[in-house]
Amino acid sequence: MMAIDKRTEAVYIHIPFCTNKCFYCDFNSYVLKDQPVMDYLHALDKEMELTVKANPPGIIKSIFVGGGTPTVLKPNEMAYFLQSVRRHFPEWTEDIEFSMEANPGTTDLEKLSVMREGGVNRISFGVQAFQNSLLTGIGRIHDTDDVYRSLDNARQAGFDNMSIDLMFGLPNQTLEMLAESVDKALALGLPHYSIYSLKVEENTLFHTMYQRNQLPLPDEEDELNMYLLLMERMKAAGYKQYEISNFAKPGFESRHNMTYWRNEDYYGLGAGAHGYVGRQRHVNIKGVNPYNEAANKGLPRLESFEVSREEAMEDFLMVGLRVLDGVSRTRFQQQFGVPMEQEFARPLDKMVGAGLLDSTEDGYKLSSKGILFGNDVFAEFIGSLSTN
Ligand SMILES: C[S@@+](CC[C@H](N)C(=O)[O-])C[C@H]1O[C@@H](n2cnc3c(N)ncnc32)[C@H](O)[C@@H]1O
Ligand SMILES: C[S@@+](CC[C@H](N)C(=O)[O-])C[C@H]1O[C@@H](n2cnc3c(N)ncnc32)[C@H](O)[C@@H]1O
Ligand code: SF4
Repeated sequence: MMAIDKRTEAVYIHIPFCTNKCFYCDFNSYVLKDQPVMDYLHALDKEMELTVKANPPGIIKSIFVGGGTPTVLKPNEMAYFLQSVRRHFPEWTEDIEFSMEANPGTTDLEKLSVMREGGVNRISFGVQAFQNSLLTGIGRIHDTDDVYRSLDNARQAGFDNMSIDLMFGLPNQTLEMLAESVDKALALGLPHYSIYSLKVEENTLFHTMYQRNQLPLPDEEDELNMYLLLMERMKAAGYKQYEISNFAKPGFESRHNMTYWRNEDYYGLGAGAHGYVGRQRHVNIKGVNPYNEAANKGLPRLESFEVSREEAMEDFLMVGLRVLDGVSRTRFQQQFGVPMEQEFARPLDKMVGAGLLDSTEDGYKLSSKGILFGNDVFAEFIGSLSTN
């Protein structure tokens, strides 16, 4: 049966501020200038207080501070924020993964030291590419020198567990440029890399340019070749691709990400954050001022709903198959009390037949072809129970 009374051990906290808005980004983030940052940190403190009162935490094994750009906080703001996290979530496992996202243009040694002292032990830097011309073209505030400087500072401050984000399929990016970015990233010798394919999102400058035919994107074939190239180079360098966009040395798979993909509970705190606690999903109010006002009165929810058993089963496959080791038949049976094949006979047969899923000893995983067409596979499971 579903483990309803297990206490939540993972925390996501959203900091919705950035120095500038990148041209491709539709995340819930706002240009920092004139934002009520301290009010926001107080509101977060309040949300944490109300959250742990309603659902007391277990021993925390993962905290992820994302954004936006958490490292735009000033050292004194960062110190206040980290103390507040520690106060409301006081019990941590010895090997807690405490990640924070950082933009290479926003980190100096003082701030990084405050982060380290506050318990942060993993940094994920948004690097995107190693060509300054590309960085300018996507609206980044940093250049490649900033990347090297930030990583040096982070090492000096005592961080050894770091990750960087790269992107492919960018306007004017060639296969050679991507190869250069991957090689330069690998030369840094980090234990984890995320490499995302550009998605042109609505309400971004890129979307407007795309509609006007002004966005010189690589064509589909080039993009496929980029993905094949990066997967091969990461593998040759000894990294395991553990998810469509994520690569790690053994033992360095991001715990925060794995929590989502295994459909485990996590608190979601901050403007626009989503959370999943006790079969209840919620999304918070997105705007900074509305969030601040709401959090001073109660839990700042935009919406909150119970996940039905059917949805939980569909999520198990849809989200679980992102992990390249695949989904476990035994875990499905334990969680839902019925066999996976009985519930999902039609889509499973169809996807195995199409060569997009492989059978494993204890379930299914994306085939090498399925990795390239993941979204088609996941879509098969949406609403599939009602049509079975
Ligand atoms: C919150 S940002 C990381 C931290 C910091 N804000 C930064 O950008 O340096 C999360 C990451 O998501 C990726 N990302 C954001 N928008 C994307 C899009 N439209 N398509 C693909 N990847 C995207 C980028 O690689 C980015 O580094
Ligand atoms: C999954 S994280 C990137 C992880 C990073 N590549 C790493 O390995 O550490 C990317 C972004 O997803 C968004 N995100 C993650 N969890 C979220 C949540 N619970 N609520 C709202 N946004 C979330 C944040 O914008 C965050 O910056
Ligand atoms: S990619 Fe990062 S820095 Fe750029 S706008 Fe989005 S959250 Fe902010």
